Amino acid sequence: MPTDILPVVSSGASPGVSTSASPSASPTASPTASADLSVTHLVKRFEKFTAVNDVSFEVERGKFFSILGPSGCGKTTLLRMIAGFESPDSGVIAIRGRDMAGIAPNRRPVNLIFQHLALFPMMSVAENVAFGLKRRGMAGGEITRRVQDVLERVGLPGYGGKMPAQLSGGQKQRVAIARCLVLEPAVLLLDEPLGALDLKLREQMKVELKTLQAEVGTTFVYITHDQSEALVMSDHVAVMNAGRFEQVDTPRNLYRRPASAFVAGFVGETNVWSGTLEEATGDAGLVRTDEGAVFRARVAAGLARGARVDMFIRPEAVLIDPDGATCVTGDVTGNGEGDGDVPDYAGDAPLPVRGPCANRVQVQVQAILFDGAASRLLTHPEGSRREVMVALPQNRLYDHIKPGDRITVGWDDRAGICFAAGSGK
Ligand SMILES: Nc1ncnc2c1ncn2[C@@H]1O[C@H](COP(=O)(O)OP(=O)(O)OP(=O)(O)O)[C@@H](O)[C@H]1O
Repeated sequence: MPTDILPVVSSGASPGVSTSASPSASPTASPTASADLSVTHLVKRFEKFTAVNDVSFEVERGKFFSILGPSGCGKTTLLRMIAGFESPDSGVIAIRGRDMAGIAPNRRPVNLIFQHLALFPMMSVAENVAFGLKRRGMAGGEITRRVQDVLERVGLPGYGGKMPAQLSGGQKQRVAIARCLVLEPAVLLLDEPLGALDLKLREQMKVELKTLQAEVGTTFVYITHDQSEALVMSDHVAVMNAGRFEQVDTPRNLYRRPASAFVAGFVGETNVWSGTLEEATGDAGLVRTDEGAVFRARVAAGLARGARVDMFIRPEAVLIDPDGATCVTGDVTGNGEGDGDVPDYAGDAPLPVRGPCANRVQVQVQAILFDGAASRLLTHPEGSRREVMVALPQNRLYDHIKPGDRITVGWDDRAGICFAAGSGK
């Protein structure tokens, strides 16, 4: 169990959601001492519509925490409540242990960065950064010292005299962050700050923001609908759907061990097969797809023989020519490099071993979707119109494959995971 972010999903949780509630899930429990932000049973309604529905979580000091979810799921409403721009209908928001109820936005130890950075165009970089300190009535000498210091921390030493128009998009982003950091907030809230940047700059800024956060050590709470941003930058990610948190976990665990069909479908690319569970023993099952193929897969808790299921399998787990390849079997939950919270392999499960793929199927190649390292084969299983995406490694081994070819693909019995049919919608 992570100590820095508690995957608290309370009574209102969706079916299939991780329910590893921590003691601090109780509204009366005090937040973890090292938590910069603690949110407990937060609810926000707009008339009859519930935008944020019983959300609880904690973020430990110095962590990068993201809230990932589709448009309209309630991310901005949640962030605005933390910043103090919206009042919750119920629930508690505490920052560094202090209840924020009734505290005005400008008195909260948080700062909010929007997609549109709103730097003052007629002010220099230094004047922009100094703005908040001046309003606080700080002495000029101290302001100059702090502005210089923060510009160094964000990698812009000597930029104080420049005007915003003279800066690149990435540099403007860093000035916006410096303008907040100079006020020494406990928590920096970021509302899709990379959304307005072009793709290349966004890719670059993902890495920069992660590095910057690690250097300055301020707690970041970042909202986005872009899974790549959330996965690349965050220590922990909450996946939000229709006002609720479906899962709070490390990026690796979200990807490898989704707790719900929604998470399995929303995080990463995936193939979905509909079928019926023919056997279920513990978390291992046998699925008969609607086309009549039989596959071994992991099974979410609570599913019994005869249940209608959706089986999720990632394109990169599907191997071309499984006779020439081998599958890794066993449950890999983390590699111990910074996850810190999970052992390398789940519980007492044996170490993963290489062996023949348990599942295999003949497919016909419909198209080659070339996209460099993300290249895919679009295939149909024999006798079926179902689309199955298969990763196409660019290692020259598969250069001979062309549309119309019939090939065998296969995957490990633990690579697919089944949830109740339709539960991801
Ligand atoms: N002031 C308001 N009055 C009524 N409904 C609102 C209000 N603010 C938000 N909503 C509704 O609450 C839901 C959640 O909105 P919110 O902006 O929090 O979503 P979001 O996840 O941030 O979406 P996006 O990524 O598109 O910004 C939406 O259905 C929205 O229409």
